[in-house]
Amino acid sequence: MVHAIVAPSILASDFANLGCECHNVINSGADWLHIDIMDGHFVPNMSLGQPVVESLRKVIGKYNDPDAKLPRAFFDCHMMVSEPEKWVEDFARIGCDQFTFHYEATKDPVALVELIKKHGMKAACSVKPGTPVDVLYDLAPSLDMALVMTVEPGFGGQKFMAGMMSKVKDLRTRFPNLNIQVDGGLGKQNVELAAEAGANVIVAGTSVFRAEDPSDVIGFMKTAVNGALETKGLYHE
Ligand SMILES: O=C(CO)[C@@H](O)[C@H](O)COP(=O)(O)O
Repeated sequence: MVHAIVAPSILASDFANLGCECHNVINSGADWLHIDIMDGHFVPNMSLGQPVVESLRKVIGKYNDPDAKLPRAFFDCHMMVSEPEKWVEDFARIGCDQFTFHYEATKDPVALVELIKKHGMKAACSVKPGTPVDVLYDLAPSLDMALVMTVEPGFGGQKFMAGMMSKVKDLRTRFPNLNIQVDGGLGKQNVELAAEAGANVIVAGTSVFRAEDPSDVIGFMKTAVNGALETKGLYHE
């Protein structure tokens, strides 16, 4: 059983004011922060690395720490990097809660999931638009989340690929209790499509960080996702 989770992608934030920007979306209802790590090799762009994530963790409490005096959030780190294995230890140390690697970036996804869990993080696996979803079937029972990319990874602000919804539907039918994330080009105009397909974790960069009222966008997304889950009999808080 799953529920709506909205994860604003900090790639669309004003990096000069990153801490304040993140506090603002958390106070507007964001559950997770989606942190895009790009190495300029797996994808044709660079974003930020562990020093920035470590600094951010100092101003954002752990999601499961009831005593935290700071706004709290789950750090959902999307590793768009070659050789993701190399970064598991570091990201665990700096406070990453979930480590999402790309299926296309590793030779041994099973071993990588084990390594991520051994380091106390949740494990997730992502597929690019050109990768068939069936590569995830065997792995899914050991995953905390599957990520179906709805743009080519590398840049924010791209157009949502509605054709990816067949992958989401397929996964939701096979794995009713799995967190299924969609990422790229999502906003109020297409979140219902993703929700109907069965996605419950919505990454939204531009549509949240550049919104006049982020709480309106986040609230709309949660209502759409939870409504669709209820219709399918899958909603659970
Ligand atoms: O991983 C990526 C891009 O590679 C995404 O997380 C984008 O950053 C989402 O941004 P918007 O499309 O919502 O602006």
